[in-house]
Amino acid sequence: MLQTMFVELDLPQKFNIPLPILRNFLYEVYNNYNEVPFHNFRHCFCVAQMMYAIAWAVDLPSRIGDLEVFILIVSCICHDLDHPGYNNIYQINARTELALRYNDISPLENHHCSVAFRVLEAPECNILASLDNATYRVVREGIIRCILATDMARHNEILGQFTDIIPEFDYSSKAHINLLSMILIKVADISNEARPMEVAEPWLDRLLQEFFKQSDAEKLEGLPVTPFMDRDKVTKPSSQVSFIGLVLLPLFEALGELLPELQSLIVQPVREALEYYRRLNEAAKDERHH
Ligand SMILES: COc1ccc(NC(=O)[C@H](C)Nc2nc3c(cnn3-c3ccccc3C)c(=O)[nH]2)cc1
Ligand SMILES: [Zn+2]
Repeated sequence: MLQTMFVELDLPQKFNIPLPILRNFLYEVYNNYNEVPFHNFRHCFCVAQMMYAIAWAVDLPSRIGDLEVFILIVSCICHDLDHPGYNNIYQINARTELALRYNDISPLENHHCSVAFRVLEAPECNILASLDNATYRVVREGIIRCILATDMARHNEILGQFTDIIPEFDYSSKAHINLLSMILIKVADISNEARPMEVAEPWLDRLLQEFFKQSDAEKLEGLPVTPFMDRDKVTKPSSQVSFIGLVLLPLFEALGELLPELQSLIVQPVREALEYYRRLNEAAKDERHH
């Protein structure tokens, strides 16, 4: 299916990628995701599929060019490679090998990106082999920029810069296009709640499974416990109401302001998800008072 996305977007032709190389690359990527509850291969597939849907809905190639769309699709597929199921806060507090190697600077995202280019080093997986040097440099810089942008610690920084430029967005400005690409991969990365509830709910359960495994480890190792991961504190409706209300909706509305075609595709569903969790939250509160 991932291959179909590439073929549908006509990327193998445009960047003359032989299909066997594309298949080897996708298989090698699949092999480098771990069997963790949330950050597994299926998550990267969902993120790539959402990016693909957005690309079609807004005719992204005609707005930002084929190369930038290629960078986005490859970045989505690789963006959580070899994720251990324990986030940056844990890596830094537990002083893990990754935190040491990357000096606490987005350790996971740096690792995901490094693993991606290690996979691409293998000639039988190198889908960038046919690019000339100048184009390769643009693609490498783009993939690094997009994968590093998925660190949620940078959420406000990136969203703030983007909302500042929306009023006079300039599609001929590389800086503006770069920022739009970072917002697009961020949107695709945390977009589960834009999907039908019967699809979104299981993803939230798997995410909380992963978070609870981390907070259990933090308690065992005497590390600070991340508040929104503590099974004794967090309930699904309350954490989703604040996540969707404070993080997801502002991000989606900003993108929807620049690309109105996305209003009905992903912004409206997120508003409905927020209403759904608000009602659940109210119901839960009523229960407690009786
Ligand atoms: C600013 O950094 C943050 C902010 C919020 C959160 N997560 C949450 O508040 C809770 C657990 N909810 C949540 N978190 C989600 C969702 C989708 N992706 N996602 C997620 C997964 C891994 C890392 C970060 C996030 C936001 C979702 O639907 N809900 C995690 C990191
Ligand atoms: Zn992700």
